[in-house]
Amino acid sequence: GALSPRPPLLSLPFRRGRAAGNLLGAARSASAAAQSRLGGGAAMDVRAAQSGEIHVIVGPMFAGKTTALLRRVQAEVGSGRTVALIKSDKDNRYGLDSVVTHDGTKMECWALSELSNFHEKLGMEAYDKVDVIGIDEAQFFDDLYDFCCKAADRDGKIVVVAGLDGDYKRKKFGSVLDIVPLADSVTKLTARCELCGRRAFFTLRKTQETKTELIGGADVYMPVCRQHYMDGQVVIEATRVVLGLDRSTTTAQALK
Ligand SMILES: Nc1ncnc2c1ncn2[C@@H]1O[C@H](COP(=O)(O)OP(=O)(O)O)[C@@H](O)[C@H]1O
Ligand SMILES: Cc1cn([C@H]2C[C@H](O)[C@@H](COP(=O)(O)O)O2)c(=O)[nH]c1=O
Ligand SMILES: [Zn+2]
Repeated sequence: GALSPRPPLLSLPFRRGRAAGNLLGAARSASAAAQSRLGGGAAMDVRAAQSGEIHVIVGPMFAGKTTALLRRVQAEVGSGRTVALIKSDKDNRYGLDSVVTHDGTKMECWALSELSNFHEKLGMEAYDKVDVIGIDEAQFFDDLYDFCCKAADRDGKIVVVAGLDGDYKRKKFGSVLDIVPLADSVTKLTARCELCGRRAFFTLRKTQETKTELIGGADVYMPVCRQHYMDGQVVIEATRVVLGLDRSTTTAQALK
């Protein structure tokens, strides 16, 4: 969206006890001093040192994480804010220049191997103008924690992060859970269990591969409830032991 000048630093909304009052008073005079150094007119152009925000959206595959991310980012554009969308360049399922939901909704993005490349790719002048940063497939970014800290704490950005909380073994995936202590909000979405239609909290891998990172969609993964996650593990293990299949055979193929 168009670059919108940030509103001037608002007066602090309330005073709490005497000690807090002194703190708030000190903050106000420091801010006034900073603005006065810039001169009257220019002071209105000072980008308010507003604190940023971090919002985290997690859940299994097909839970609607990317859908929720795109909705939030589009809403920010509608409010006149400037947004930038980033995804991992590891996810090449639907091409590298867009974030795409499982329903086919898409939005242009930057595909990066690391988040730290973003400033360089975008250029510092353009980065300064960005108000909102959306990150999809966050489980693939090893530098997620440091990037979110800097973007929200120091640069005042609103950062919206979508990613898997758990991998196919239900272990924490990448650094997604590490940013929970940094977050203003954390939302766990659910999908529908492919086997019974109940709420799905987990992602079952249908194939025998055991590496954590394996790009794929409904061909490799399905969202399941707790009962069918457990049942699925039994079937996959039995398949592996009884038929001694190699890692790429799907359970379905084995059961033919
Ligand atoms: N078993 C399922 N449960 C829920 N949604 C599903 C399922 N299978 C396919 N979908 C579709 O996937 C969409 C969510 O896609 P997306 O937002 O990309 O999810 P995520 O980013 O969490 O993987 C849903 O709106 C729905 O149309
Ligand atoms: C469970 C699990 C998933 N992945 C991969 C598979 C997909 O490419 C993405 C997740 O996509 P979505 O937007 O959440 O649908 O991650 C993986 O590499 N390892 C896993 O254990
Ligand atoms: Zn189920």
